[in-house]
Amino acid sequence: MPGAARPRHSFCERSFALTKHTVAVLGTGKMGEVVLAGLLRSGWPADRLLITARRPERGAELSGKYGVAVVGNVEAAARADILAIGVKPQDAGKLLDEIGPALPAGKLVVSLCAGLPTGFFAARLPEGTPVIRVMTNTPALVDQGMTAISAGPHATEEHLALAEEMFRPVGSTVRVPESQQDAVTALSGSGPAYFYLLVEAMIDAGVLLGLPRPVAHELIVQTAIGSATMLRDAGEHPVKLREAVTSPAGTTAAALRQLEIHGVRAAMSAALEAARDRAREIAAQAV
Ligand SMILES: NC(=O)C1=CN([C@@H]2O[C@H](COP(=O)(O)OP(=O)(O)OC[C@H]3O[C@@H](n4cnc5c(N)ncnc54)[C@H](O)[C@@H]3O)[C@@H](O)[C@H]2O)C=CC1
Ligand SMILES: O=C(O)[C@@H]1CCC=N1
Repeated sequence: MPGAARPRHSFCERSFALTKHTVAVLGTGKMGEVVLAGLLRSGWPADRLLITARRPERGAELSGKYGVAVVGNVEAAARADILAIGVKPQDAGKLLDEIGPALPAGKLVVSLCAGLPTGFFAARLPEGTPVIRVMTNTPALVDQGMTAISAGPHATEEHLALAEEMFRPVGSTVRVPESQQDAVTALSGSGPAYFYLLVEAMIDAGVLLGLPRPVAHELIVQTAIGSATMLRDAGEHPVKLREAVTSPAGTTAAALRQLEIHGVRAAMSAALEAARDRAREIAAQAV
């Protein structure tokens, strides 16, 4: 994923508690890179960042792009103060087996993994290791992310504040009880994909109506941006915003009727339940 290392704040502008700490991103695929690029954009010094990568060519690519050091997992765990776990949930157990036994005291572990409870990490790490679970999303790449943060075992207010400091520069943050994280994953973690699917379907429908694809694309993308900005800034409930578009016996009412007939609400509810259930299943299957 792209994400240029463009400082957004000067170093002294931010009240860094954190930059005295070194962060290691263990597993730098899509989300690991999003986190790495976000920290750099927010002014995090590159010499306080480490990354690990399973594939050497991926490590070389990111090192060249961002100027950060690539190290092994055990070295990252030894040198960094904060370990951001960016591997797939299915790969987390193996990673923890590798770093767990030698993990020095005092490290903060921040898991990005969907589904995995903090207890999964605590059980594989030395007693007393603080663990935080976050669920962020890909719009963090453009500083419009949504990150939900939960304290796990041994995580204090200070640890939560550190996690907030990591993710606030790339969007909004909210604290939630860990029991809500699977629902959060279904809503905002996976949420961007639902919007992209909707946009794709609307563009295809525009083409069916005879519009050139680039025109349909521009119409829908700008309509999505405008609607999202209204949702955030207009101070109105979505129902009110929808009513304002819907003229009596007009075009919008005709379209909304079809969306209801085709079960859009029921589909959304079933989809989010499936995502929540899949998060639980991932946790149950993790070894
Ligand atoms: N993609 C998304 O939108 C979101 C993903 N997440 C979570 O973020 C995590 C990463 O997801 P993605 O970035 O999408 O997956 P990804 O597959 O793009 O990245 C995972 C990376 O971890 C590396 N890796 C695996 N085992 C490793 C090891 N032992 N040492 C070093 N590197 C290792 C892989 O080579 C890969 O580059 C997952 O746990 C996922 O649940 C959370 C929120 C959103
Ligand atoms: O699809 C997934 O499992 C990950 C977690 C949330 C978004 N992507």
